[in-house]
Amino acid sequence: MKITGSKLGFLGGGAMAEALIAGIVKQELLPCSQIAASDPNQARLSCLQKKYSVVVLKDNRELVNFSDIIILAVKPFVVDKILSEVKDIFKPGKLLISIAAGLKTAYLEELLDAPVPVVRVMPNTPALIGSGMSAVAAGKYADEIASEKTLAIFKAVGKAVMLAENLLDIVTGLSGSGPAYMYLILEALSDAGVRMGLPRDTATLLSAQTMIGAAGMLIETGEHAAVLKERVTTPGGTTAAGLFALEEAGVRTALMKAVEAATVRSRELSGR
Ligand SMILES: NC(=O)C1=CN([C@@H]2O[C@H](COP(=O)(O)OP(=O)(O)OC[C@H]3O[C@@H](n4cnc5c(N)ncnc54)[C@H](O)[C@@H]3O)[C@@H](O)[C@H]2O)C=CC1
Ligand SMILES: O=C(O)[C@@H]1CCC=N1
Repeated sequence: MKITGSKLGFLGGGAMAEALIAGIVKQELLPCSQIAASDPNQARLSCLQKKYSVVVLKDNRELVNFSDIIILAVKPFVVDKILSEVKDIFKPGKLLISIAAGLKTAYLEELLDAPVPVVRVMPNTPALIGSGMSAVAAGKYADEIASEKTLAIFKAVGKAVMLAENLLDIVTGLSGSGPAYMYLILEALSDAGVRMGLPRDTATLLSAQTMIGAAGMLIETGEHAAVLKERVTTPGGTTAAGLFALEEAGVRTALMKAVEAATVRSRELSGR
């Protein structure tokens, strides 16, 4: 699905909006003149204008008027206020894509006056370098074209899958929040290398490239992680010793608890 003629607007120009704008501009999905962002924070607007040459607007109503496709990229707790500000100019011809964690399409549809197509997406920040992971769920007024347009945007900045909406809180807990878990692990691995005597920059490079390589192997070979792990592990060797230390520390359980806690938090946000 091509969205070449569409104007794309971001309500909120923070971290996630910037990751998407950077990815979209880099992939040349749309020209900069067809991308806009609104934010009360002038510093954010100046930054986006300077870095990506997109249209910047102080006023959310101007943003909605400008755009055919609007990405709601503010924190969940300001969504009510913003939609009440713009709902009278939100016509069914426009498409609303929400990336707000935990907010259901039914909840957003209720906040709008008209039967506007709403699609909910959970992206993640690596969209900035074209390596994002997004899951997409359509609301009751969103037809296949709305879903296809949304997929076109998020596939331009990484991988994107359609899912049932009741799974999106789990996606939030896994891939939405996931980059932060990976950074924590990478920071710890880098510290570990330094502790053992490696220079910091070398330790960080080794850690990050190892994570990229391992993840790439998993996707490209299609093998189960356990099979790939087995190929690294020599009986009585170094890896088995390292894996034992990880198991003893409960790393598996810790990661499962992290995803569970974040999923539960996303569900709490949708219970508003
Ligand atoms: N950061 C992440 O990794 C991800 C974030 N999300 C979702 O994206 C949304 C935005 O998150 P972030 O970009 O991290 O937050 P952020 O705090 O970096 O950005 C939010 C932006 O909204 C602006 N804003 C506040 N009030 C506004 C208003 N009345 N009108 C227009 N803009 C307003 C703020 O000035 C700020 O620049 C959240 O709902 C979050 O759940 C989803 C996936 C990943
Ligand atoms: O922490 C959050 O609530 C957002 C949603 C997923 C990533 N960041």
